[in-house]
Amino acid sequence: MTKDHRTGFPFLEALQASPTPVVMEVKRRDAHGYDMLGGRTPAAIVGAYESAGAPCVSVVTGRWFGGSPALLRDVAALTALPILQKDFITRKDQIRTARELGASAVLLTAALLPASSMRTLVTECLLTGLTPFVEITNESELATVHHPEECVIAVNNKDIKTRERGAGDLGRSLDLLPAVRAAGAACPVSASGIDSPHTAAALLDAGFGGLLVGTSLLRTGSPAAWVDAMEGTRKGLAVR
Ligand SMILES: O=C(O)c1ccccc1NCC(=O)[C@H](O)[C@H](O)COP(=O)(O)O
Repeated sequence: MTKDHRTGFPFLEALQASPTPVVMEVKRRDAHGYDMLGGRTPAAIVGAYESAGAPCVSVVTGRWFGGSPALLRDVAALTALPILQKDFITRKDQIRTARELGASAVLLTAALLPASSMRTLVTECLLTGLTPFVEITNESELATVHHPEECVIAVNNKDIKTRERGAGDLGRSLDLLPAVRAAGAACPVSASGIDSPHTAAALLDAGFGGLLVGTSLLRTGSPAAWVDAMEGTRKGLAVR
């Protein structure tokens, strides 16, 4: 598979086409500063994600989580999977840099962006060929999303304003899903705090088109077994 940024939006297309639509994350540290790699190289982690059938990879470049632009560049050199850059994107030049480093999507955090900036950044992403991956935590933030039908809209189960240190509130995802769908989002995603294959299965069964999982996959011995367990429990579950 070769990377082609000239046509389409590979991140969104890969997520929508996948039978196991889990964006699998590479993150050096958790919100408390604890190491997440456990001596593994990014190559080992990305290889395990590819073996598990990941449609896309997320790379946290934000400094709070031990990330850097170099980590994105390194991961992009390791895989042809479309990559989401997770960082605090507030300016147009960061979107161009993301693409140069190998990203196919960038995080736009609605809680941190005024509506005018959201509009500017979504437009810039779409002109640059990157998928805007917009994280929201409530309906007011959802209302700021420009061109929702061309964005991945993700409900963040944690709160960036508390540095994502609390436990995830999966009820938030379930509560906001109807509004995200009504907004016409191309692929509603539930992000953060998804702590088991069982929970992942329940969120997909509830109607999410994708999930973003970091900590649980980085802590498991086998992402492939994690995905198998999710698939094995896809039917008849409820999160609450
Ligand atoms: O949420 C943000 O605004 C953010 C900005 C920059 C870097 C990271 C950011 N959030 C943290 C994450 O993206 C989580 O690592 C990701 O959602 C996975 O969560 P988890 O499965 O709970 O590790």
